[in-house]
Amino acid sequence: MTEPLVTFRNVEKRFDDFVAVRDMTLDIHEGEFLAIMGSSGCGKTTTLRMLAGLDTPSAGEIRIEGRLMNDVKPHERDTPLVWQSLALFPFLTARENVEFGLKMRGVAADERKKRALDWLDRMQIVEFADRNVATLSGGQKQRVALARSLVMEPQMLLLDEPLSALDANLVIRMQGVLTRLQKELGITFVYVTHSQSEAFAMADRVVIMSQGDIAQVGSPKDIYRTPANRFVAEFVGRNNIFTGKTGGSDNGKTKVSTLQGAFLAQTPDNPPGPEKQVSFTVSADLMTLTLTEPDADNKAKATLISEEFIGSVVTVFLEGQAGQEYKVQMQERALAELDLSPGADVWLSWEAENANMLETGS
Ligand SMILES: Nc1ncnc2c1ncn2[C@@H]1O[C@H](COP(=O)(O)OP(=O)(O)OP(=O)(O)O)[C@@H](O)[C@H]1O
Repeated sequence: MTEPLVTFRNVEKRFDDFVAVRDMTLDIHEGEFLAIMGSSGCGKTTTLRMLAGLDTPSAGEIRIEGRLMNDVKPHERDTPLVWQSLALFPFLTARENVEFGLKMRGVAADERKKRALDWLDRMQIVEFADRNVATLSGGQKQRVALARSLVMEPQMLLLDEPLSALDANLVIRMQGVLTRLQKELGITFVYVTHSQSEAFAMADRVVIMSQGDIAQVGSPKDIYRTPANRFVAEFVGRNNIFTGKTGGSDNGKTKVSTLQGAFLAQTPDNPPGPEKQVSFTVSADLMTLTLTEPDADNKAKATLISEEFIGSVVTVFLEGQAGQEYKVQMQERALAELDLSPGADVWLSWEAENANMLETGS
């Protein structure tokens, strides 16, 4: 593999006694769309600010193309790197804002205007080109800021919640526009968001942060299907989490005895060994709900509690015999065919291949 564009090595950021980012080691590859996701205050923006040179690491090393960047000021960096959330100039029009960086680079007026209008058009706000940005809505301003960053065609673009002020329909449209442009232009995107749907829809890899630590890095699919630890399993998606003691392992499967019964789970690369306390997850959409007892290795009886509709998909909440809550995600039409009411007794089953063991101790 080629050298990473960016390396974080054991990077820490402290504000007095408070550790905002702890022992971060991470590679970012050229042309990659990397999303950094996590709940409020977990250190996402601080990570981005250190990459931009707006904050200095308290320990560790950040390198861009091999060069140590810890103490290099933003304007002294020779790597074209654009920070999307720098404030717009309120006294200029949308077009003048987008043209600004090109003007600094000495691009001729006609060419500047053409490129600025083109980018405003791509961001679907060309009709506001001659409006003073102070008169634009939050979402329109965000798109001017994106156009102003992208017009420079930087090697790397740092984006901090760039779609947060847009309504749901526009978010989906802009996600499509941004991912297409990112791949077309080959710009490395480092994209901070607290939105799981945004990160998973757009990114090649997602970094999940928790209280200054990296909880997991992986493709959206890896993180969704095989969360590494309890934090990620609870934070991401609708997972059923089981806890119990390991028994024997056979044929890539390990027996786990839980309060709900004994089940088979996928043996992880680092097998925990027998008599160990472990947890495993099963995604809600990989659980099957039936009226009669299925012929399956992993099955449990449950009682239907409630249903939650999101479009054509429904999440069914159930209670197991040991009082545990289960979640099953299925098509609304398939559920309607079962004709269930709250209090109905049903069976749940799942494949051992879909029972993903978490890191021990998590
Ligand atoms: N300049 C600062 N001085 C003191 N504490 C700070 C400073 N900047 C950030 N912090 C603290 O560091 C932690 C991480 O902040 P950061 O802005 O990186 O979080 P975040 O994950 O981007 O959150 P959000 O999604 O709310 O923007 C927070 O607890 C924050 O209060």
